[in-house]
Amino acid sequence: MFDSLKERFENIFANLRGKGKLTEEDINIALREVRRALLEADVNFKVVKDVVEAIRTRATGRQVVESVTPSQLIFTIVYEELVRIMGDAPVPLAVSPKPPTVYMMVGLQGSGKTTTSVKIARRMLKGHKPLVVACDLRRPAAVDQLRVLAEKAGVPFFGPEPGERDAVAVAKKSRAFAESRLCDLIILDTAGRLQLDDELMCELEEMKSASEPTEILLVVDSMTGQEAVNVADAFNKRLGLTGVVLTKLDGDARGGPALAVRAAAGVPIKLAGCGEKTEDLELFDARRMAQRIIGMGDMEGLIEKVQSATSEADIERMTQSLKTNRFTLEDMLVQLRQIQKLGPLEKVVEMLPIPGASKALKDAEIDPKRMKQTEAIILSMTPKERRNPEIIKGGRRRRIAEGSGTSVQMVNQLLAQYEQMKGMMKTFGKMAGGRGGFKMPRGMGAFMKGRRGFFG
Ligand SMILES: Nc1nc2c(ncn2[C@@H]2O[C@H](COP(=O)(O)OP(=O)(O)OP(=O)(O)O)[C@@H](O)[C@H]2O)c(=O)[nH]1
Repeated sequence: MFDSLKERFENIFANLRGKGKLTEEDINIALREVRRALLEADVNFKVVKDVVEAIRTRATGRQVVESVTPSQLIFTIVYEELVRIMGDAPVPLAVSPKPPTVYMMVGLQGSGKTTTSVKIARRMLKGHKPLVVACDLRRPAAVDQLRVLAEKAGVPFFGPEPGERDAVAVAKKSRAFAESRLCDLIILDTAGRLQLDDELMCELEEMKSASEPTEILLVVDSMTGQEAVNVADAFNKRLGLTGVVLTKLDGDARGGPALAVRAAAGVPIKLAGCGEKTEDLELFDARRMAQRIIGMGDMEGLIEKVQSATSEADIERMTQSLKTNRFTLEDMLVQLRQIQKLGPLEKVVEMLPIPGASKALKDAEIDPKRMKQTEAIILSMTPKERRNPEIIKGGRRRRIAEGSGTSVQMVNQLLAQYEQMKGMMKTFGKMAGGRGGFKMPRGMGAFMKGRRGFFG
């Protein structure tokens, strides 16, 4: 995500590095580059102008204090300005004091409304009983798509009767249905169009007055570029938006909508979609986004991700094994399962402030087949063997290979892998501070798709 923008900013700051004093000429050159980088990332030119002027005002005439280098000063100002245009603090979704809370999802066709409706419902399952409602009667498959996604996520669904053509009527009926099922949160998935369309806007206006939504959320595909600004502006004028959800931030988004949509519509970006699965939804946090854009890494994001993938029992177990300095094969299995839960390593490592990290791990993904074999091997050991791998010699290795449907060679490789993982904590520590960028930790390749490894 935002790779080219990140690279441009890295270059700008690298050029300033080493300068003892900031001249007007340095600022001009840096600002010209900032302007070019933002325009190339599809940020609306008005927004670019604003940001560049704000940076100029703040940077010019500033005494460079001894502890701050010119590059750090510009870096900080650019960061703060990016945060400012994307919105300072995260804004959570509003909940009506008088149930039901109603969220109306609007946006262009294919922006991700249906997927996001279920993502939000899933997120709100903690503390609420949500209902998703299919009000997209224009695309025949849309109702089924919502039903299937809702079923998978364990969220109640309400849709039109066969032959029903009136989306507003469906939205109205959903209220009684929600009441009968004790649902306190209704999410209306509305129809989209390829472009702005008056007929659709009229339908949405009618739905708004019939269902009195707590939030009207515009779903914007972050790959749409400049058009996102016009879309946000048009929807806001007709419907009065309360928030924006940016989707597909996991793709090759250039950053434009993230940086311009808030300024265009004047409403906060509340959520960020970062994958196709229904759990891939985050609270939008401008600080974290700005950190990613200018290549500072996203430590908070990483910590949150690790925490959500790690159960308390796992944490307790790892703490114990660290305390007693005993890393067993059981611990190794727990760790591998956690890494698998975190998703593609590229996504995880993208959040680390290590130059070249995400490139080094591009497309690296834990191979589920290899994970299964690893699990089978470890589960074919006796508890004593798992805790004392050094006792696993020839005869035991053959038995384990047979029991797990693998080969002695694979068991040997797994034990070698275990030895390497024992030293991994130390390796990770060194990686963050080391010179020459990021290298794949020794042994990790064994679990990656398409890489030569123990089971490859
Ligand atoms: N990678 C990625 N894909 C997403 C994300 N959100 C949605 N998608 C995908 O985008 C496509 C369109 O999403 P939908 O939810 O069907 O979009 P929609 O706005 O409901 O489309 P219409 O009903 O046609 O208006 C689907 O293939 C989704 O899986 C996201 O955050 N990341």
